[in-house]
Amino acid sequence: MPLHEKLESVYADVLSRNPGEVEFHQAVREVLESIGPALGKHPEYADARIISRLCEPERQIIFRVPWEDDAGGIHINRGFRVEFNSALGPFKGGLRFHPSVYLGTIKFLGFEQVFKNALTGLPIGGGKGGSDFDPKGRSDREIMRFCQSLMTELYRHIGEYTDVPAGDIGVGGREIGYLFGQYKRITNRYESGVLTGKGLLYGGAKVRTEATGYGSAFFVNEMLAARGESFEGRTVVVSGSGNVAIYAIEKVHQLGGKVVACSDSSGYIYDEKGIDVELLKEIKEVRRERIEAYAERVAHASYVPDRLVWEVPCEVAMPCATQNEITGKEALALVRNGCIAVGEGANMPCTPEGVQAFLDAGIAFGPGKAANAGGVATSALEMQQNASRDSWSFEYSEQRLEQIMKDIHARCSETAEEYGMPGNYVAGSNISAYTRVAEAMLSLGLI
Ligand SMILES: NC(=O)C1=CN([C@@H]2O[C@H](COP(=O)(O)OP(=O)(O)OC[C@H]3O[C@@H](n4cnc5c(N)ncnc54)[C@H](O)[C@@H]3O)[C@@H](O)[C@H]2O)C=CC1
Ligand SMILES: O=C(O)CCC(=O)C(=O)O
Repeated sequence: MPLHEKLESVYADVLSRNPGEVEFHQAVREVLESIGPALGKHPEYADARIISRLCEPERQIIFRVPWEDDAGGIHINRGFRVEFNSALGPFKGGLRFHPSVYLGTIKFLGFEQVFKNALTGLPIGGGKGGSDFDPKGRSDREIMRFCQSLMTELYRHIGEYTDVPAGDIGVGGREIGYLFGQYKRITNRYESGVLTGKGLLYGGAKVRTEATGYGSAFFVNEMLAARGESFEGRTVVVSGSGNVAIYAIEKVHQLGGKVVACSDSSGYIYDEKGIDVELLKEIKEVRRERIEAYAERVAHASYVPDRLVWEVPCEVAMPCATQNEITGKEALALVRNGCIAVGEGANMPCTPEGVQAFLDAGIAFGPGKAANAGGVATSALEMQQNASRDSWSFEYSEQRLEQIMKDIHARCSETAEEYGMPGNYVAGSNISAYTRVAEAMLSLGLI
């Protein structure tokens, strides 16, 4: 069977085995469209049916999470952990708490995580989990009870050598603390390496909080440098105002750029003088308010409700909120407005049409698997510190992160060159990550 027919048949199989999971289909399709050249060079991968095995998670766990609200009302949510691939190391990936979460969300994220983690060069496999729980408007106590209930089932499936969750949308330091506390209580083990993103007083690593955002900015900086450009004096727009967005903004400012707009799901703020990151942290991390509060406190800033931040002209765009937030329409508007680089801080924030519009326009496009890998890479550094009962300085940890992002950039661009697609980081990241996982899977036998 010709190669393209083999890949089409893998995709048809994924569609029929995973009905209705559209985000998962989208993530698989993107990889299948990239890896043809690698399969052409390595027929042994097709013979061993590596890609078909990669599309089937090693294990999928779905469970009930009952919890009680402050008024005594009983709620039942659904918990998930999809342990996708452990050829390179223990399953590793975050937990997402958001009402839109269903199995297809977790599978798309887990699938992407396998490739992202391979790109870091560190010994971590890929997995993802979460729940359809909506943390919005819930008290601290309610969040704690929910986390405890989730861990009361999840603890059986995770461990420092098995599966190591961390945060994602709706899961930050507070939630990881409650989850770790319950794990410790149930197992009677101070197993620091079972979760990452922990607080600094109980086994957390410096720079993990900042890592995804900082890493994305470092990656974009590398893409710009490869074209003889830099952040200096550039106008930047970031979507979201959560963990990834806040620290992407902070690092872009340190690298000489100016972020003039960021958003949440209700609208965006515009500040022509550049977003005040300390104020943003206060609003989002401490008070947990809506983004609108920024414009209420800064006289020269404005709040634009119910609109997408991509209408603001910029030279660099960094989507750091959620999946499929840049469609072909937004991508074309960005290109028309003079955008020269896009770095995906979020997972799969651009639709296939969005990605194609950027590639067609010849602008630098850094896919999430590469651009946002700094978070999970720093989680792997947290695991290293936990294993050796050590704690590194902020400066050393940040240097490690920067070097890892430079190495990922080099790996993607060298692979793209090698396969005759210079500057195409989509092809470079998919082929490079796929090859690494495929080689490990071949060595481990039929698993
Ligand atoms: N936290 C981490 O270390 C990593 C996160 N990511 C990805 O980065 C993205 C953001 O995650 P976090 O910052 O951790 O989550 P978070 O919960 O801290 O922040 C999410 C932000 O996105 C905004 N948002 C959600 N839906 C939106 C929409 N429809 N329109 C506009 N804004 C929207 C929220 O208002 C919030 O500001 C996600 O795609 C996540 O998978 C990727 C790698 C690592
Ligand atoms: O740090 C981790 O293990 C997870 C990060 C994550 O969920 C991601 O890279 O999307």
